[in-house]
Amino acid sequence: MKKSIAILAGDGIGPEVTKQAIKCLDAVAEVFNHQFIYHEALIGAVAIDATGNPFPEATEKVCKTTDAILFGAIGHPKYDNDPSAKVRPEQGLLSMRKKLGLFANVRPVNSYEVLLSISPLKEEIIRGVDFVVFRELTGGIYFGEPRGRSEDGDKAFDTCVYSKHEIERIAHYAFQAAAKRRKKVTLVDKANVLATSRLWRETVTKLARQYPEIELDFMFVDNAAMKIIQNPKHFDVVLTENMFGDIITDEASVISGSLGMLPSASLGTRQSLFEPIHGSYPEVAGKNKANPIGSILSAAMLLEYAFQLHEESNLIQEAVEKSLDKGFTTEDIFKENAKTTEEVGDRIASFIYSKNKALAN
Ligand SMILES: NC(=O)C1=CN([C@@H]2O[C@H](COP(=O)(O)OP(=O)(O)OC[C@H]3O[C@@H](n4cnc5c(N)ncnc54)[C@H](O)[C@@H]3O)[C@@H](O)[C@H]2O)C=CC1
Ligand SMILES: CC(C)CC(=O)C(=O)O
Ligand SMILES: [Mg+2]
Repeated sequence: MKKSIAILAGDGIGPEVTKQAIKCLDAVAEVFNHQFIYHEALIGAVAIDATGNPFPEATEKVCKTTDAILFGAIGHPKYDNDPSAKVRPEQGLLSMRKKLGLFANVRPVNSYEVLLSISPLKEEIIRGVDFVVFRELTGGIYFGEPRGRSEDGDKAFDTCVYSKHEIERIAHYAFQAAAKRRKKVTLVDKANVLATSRLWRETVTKLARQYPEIELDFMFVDNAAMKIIQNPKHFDVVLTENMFGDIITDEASVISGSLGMLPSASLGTRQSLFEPIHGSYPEVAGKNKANPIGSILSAAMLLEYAFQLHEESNLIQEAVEKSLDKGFTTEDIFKENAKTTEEVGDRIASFIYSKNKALAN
């Protein structure tokens, strides 16, 4: 199979972790005789430096003319520490999601037997956790208008807006995913306070009639934030709006062992993009210390969702597990004898290549 992949490495640790994901894609290409052609493009702070625009037109074009997009991370302290900055790296990410119509962000959460002991949560609580969050990605308070400051600067405002259409299209994805899993959807909202959440409940309740085999339950987001820690096995498919999904998935990464572990797929009607859920983690940028597994597993999701290459995707996941089993991890997982970002990427890629040897024998 010959496919083109846009590489938007971005800022901070983005380039380091993305490089490891590409190593794994190259290994898959060799083992299965595929051809992946990479097209690099700028986004975030590096794009502002080069062009003044965090999501330049040239990058948009690359995204629209390739078969899938692999994204690293954006964000830089010089913007985080300057609230007055008018152009910000995060605008590049939001603008890309909106312009490419990437409305469904799929974030799987699971625990790894070998990592149970490093979680601050009790082993019996997290053993066997396996749920997936469907986070709406192009609506809600990150996009609503009006937003800004009053003229005297004393007030600031953001607006949360959702339409039935925006809710329905991601809800269908969530119910379809549940049908292939344990057949349960939990809608996480704040319907006791927010009008948008009440629209979510009403719309999802109606839509659920099309999926009679799926159990639907509702949970307020504050309760959900607690239950994810207290009883994560309650969840199968979580359906939620943009900001709630952003927050509860960073929280849920504690179940897997590190924020550096979680991948995601952002799906739309035409393009699809794959990215670790973490940010640019500037504290370790360029230090070869970041965990590349979230990015590597995002490459696995790319193969699965964008190219329907199931065996190839499974091989990456198996290679990640082998590496974890051997204790071959960055410092966020096992501090003692920690490996570098490059070493972990190399080891996972070598497990993928070893499939070739197994086939030859
Ligand atoms: N999708 C994106 O590109 C995102 C970008 N950001 C941006 O990233 C910058 C930093 O934001 P933070 O809130 O510090 O979030 P962050 O996700 O970059 O880091 C938060 C913490 O998570 C851990 N962590 C994250 N990635 C890791 C990795 N690969 N390996 C090991 N540990 C990891 C570290 O303990 C780190 O201090 C900001 O400019 C923010 O706007 C934040 C979230 C998402
Ligand atoms: C940086 C934000 C715009 C997004 C974010 O935190 C995320 O998508 O996980
Ligand atoms: Mg986030």
